[in-house]
Amino acid sequence: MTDAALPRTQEEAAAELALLAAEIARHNRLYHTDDAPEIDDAAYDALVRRNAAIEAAFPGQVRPDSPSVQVGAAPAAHLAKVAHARPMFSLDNAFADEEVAEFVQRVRRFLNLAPDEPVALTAEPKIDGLSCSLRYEDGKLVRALTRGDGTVGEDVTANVRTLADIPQALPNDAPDIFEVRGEVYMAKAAFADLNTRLRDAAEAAGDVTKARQFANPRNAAAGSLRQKDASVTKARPLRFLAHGWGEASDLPGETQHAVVEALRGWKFPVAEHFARAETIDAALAQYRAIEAIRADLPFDIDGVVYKVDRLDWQARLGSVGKAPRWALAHKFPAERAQTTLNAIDIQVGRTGKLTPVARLEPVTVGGVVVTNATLHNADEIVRLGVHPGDRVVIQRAGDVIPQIVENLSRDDTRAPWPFPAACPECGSDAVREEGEVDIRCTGGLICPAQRIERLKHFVSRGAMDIEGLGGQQIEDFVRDGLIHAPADIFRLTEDQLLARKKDGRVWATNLLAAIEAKRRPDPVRFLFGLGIRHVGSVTARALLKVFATVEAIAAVASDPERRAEIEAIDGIGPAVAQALTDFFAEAHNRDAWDDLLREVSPAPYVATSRDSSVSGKTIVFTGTLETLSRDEAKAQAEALGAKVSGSVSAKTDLIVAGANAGSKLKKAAELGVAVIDEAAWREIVEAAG
Ligand SMILES: NC(=O)c1ccc[n+]([C@@H]2O[C@H](COP(=O)([O-])OP(=O)(O)OC[C@H]3O[C@@H](n4cnc5c(N)ncnc54)[C@H](O)[C@@H]3O)[C@@H](O)[C@H]2O)c1
Ligand SMILES: [Zn+2]
Repeated sequence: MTDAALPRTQEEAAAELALLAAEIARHNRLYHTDDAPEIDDAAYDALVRRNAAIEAAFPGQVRPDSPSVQVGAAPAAHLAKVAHARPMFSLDNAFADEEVAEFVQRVRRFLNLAPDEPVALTAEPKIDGLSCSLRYEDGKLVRALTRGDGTVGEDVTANVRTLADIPQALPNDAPDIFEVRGEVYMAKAAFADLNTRLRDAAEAAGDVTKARQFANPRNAAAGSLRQKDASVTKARPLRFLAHGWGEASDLPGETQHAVVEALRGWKFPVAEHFARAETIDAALAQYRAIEAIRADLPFDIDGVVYKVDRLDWQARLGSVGKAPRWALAHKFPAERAQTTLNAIDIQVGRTGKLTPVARLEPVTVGGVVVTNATLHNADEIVRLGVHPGDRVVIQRAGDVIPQIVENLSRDDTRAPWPFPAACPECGSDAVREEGEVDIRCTGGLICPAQRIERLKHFVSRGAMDIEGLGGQQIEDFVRDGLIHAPADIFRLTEDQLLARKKDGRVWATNLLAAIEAKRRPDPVRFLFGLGIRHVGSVTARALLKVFATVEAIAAVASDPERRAEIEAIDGIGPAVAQALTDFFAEAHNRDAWDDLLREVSPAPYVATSRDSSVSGKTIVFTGTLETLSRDEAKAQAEALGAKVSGSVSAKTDLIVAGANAGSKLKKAAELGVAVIDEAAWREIVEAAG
């Protein structure tokens, strides 16, 4: 993505920078605040480099909220916010040796040093954890803060007190005020154990879907430290390594090296591979030495940090944007290896998405044996031109699922690998919707891969809302063969229930009464509960407004000739029409539907209206929305009383921009129209209830 051509005009640059700012802010929030990243670090870094490249070419377009000047993400709401006495910075990145030489050149130029004046650096591992500032006053630990957005951190004092690595007090000769800064991290082995424990606990609780596992040790450390309840932190195996300091009334040395050694003397753990390097070559040698032992280190590292050793020079160099001028993170390249692609398997997700998985001849990449790699989707298979038997290059970056980055056996005269046309779990048609990359099973209600999720959705609060019938019970009933499809819920008998629970008479009576109460369900909830793709509650309501009953909708959707009637509805387009037609075209679904309608009779639709913060406004949706179809988004807007328009004009009040929004954002910037991202839109919709 970094290699893509730069924008040609100021407008294009402004538009792309606006999108990048929104996109990077979203990933920062997911990564730093929620500890649940959606993309790997290499993909994230590519976005950041793209942003930097455009800013370098169009300096006039740098935004005040540019990702190049912002550190981390806003503090989490559940922790107290405290301003840092000295800001906590990020680090500039380098990937190539030349960039390290350029860094030293910049330092020389800035300090106006003579060409023969040596610039000594320290070099040490860049630990993949989260930075934490520990404030000692009169020798006592008084406060611990996370980095937060660099200016305001989160108060984690109570949590930090549970870490055995962190001294509660400094020696008597320590300065009155001293902030030790370093990395809270989780060792690799401890991380693996924790994830196993979390999964087991979730399974024991019957809650497989919500099993909260961490993506990597860094997220695990951040999630474990940033707990509201410090006793949770205490149970997590967190460690600490000191690598710097913040406010200090006095310093125990004149070089980086000397102060860090003093920290070691104060009983703070300091990286073992912390060394001073007099020359660039010595620094690079240290980098290679650390890279060579990377896999053997007990914790994850993603590079080496160099710092100008002399503190008087550090003070003169200061910082620019979000990073000090006197430090540099030299990142390790992603780890790669060659192997053979043995097979391509298709996994069916809980939402029916078919995901191809590459089964590999086992190979060691960066100390880890890799047997599977993700292939993402059918397009990726075509793009790589892979077939079973091919030699491929795989890459592991930032400890995420390995990917295939190159096909060494590529031969474009071969036809692409045939992606299955049917779901491997249930045999229903697998279809790809227009404009979508994913291929999905249309078996919805009957697909075993989707069954539990579908049934849980069917009984959930927003859908049929059957009191006393929760996710756990659905799982138990499905596992024990009591229910397969929604209709079975209405055929549960008292005997069946009593056989499951000792002294369960009251429970059985109540549950059966709750089920009985839903024999004439609200039609919107009923239709939404079926979990037909693109048919959320807003779309369900829009359909019912026109067709009045669910039976009428089924009749229209079952007749290809009448498809235009669905597409013609305000706020509903081809995607919804397609999804409905696909659903009813699948014989299994038809059977499940007919069966269900023998048990329940949804009421006809009665119109209601809703008010919201966007009532009466004109909204334009642009770009690719991730969680919503364009049609559903439109329907949502209309349900909230807003008008949706396809083009930006002076009458536009609000733009909701997804990825790759392009020219409309340009226009919006010219007209000064407010732009929000998809997440913000969802919040508006949710707020309106
Ligand atoms: N995957 C995602 O969605 C996503 C989103 C945001 C950020 N990220 C990743 O997070 C990183 C960016 O976050 P960042 O701003 O914290 O930058 P960074 O992690 O690259 O570098 C700055 C941090 O390094 C840490 N550090 C570790 N060892 C150190 C040492 N010896 N000396 C000094 N500092 C040391 C400090 O905590 C410092 O704040 C990138 O690796 C990026 O890929 C990923
Ligand atoms: Zn299926």
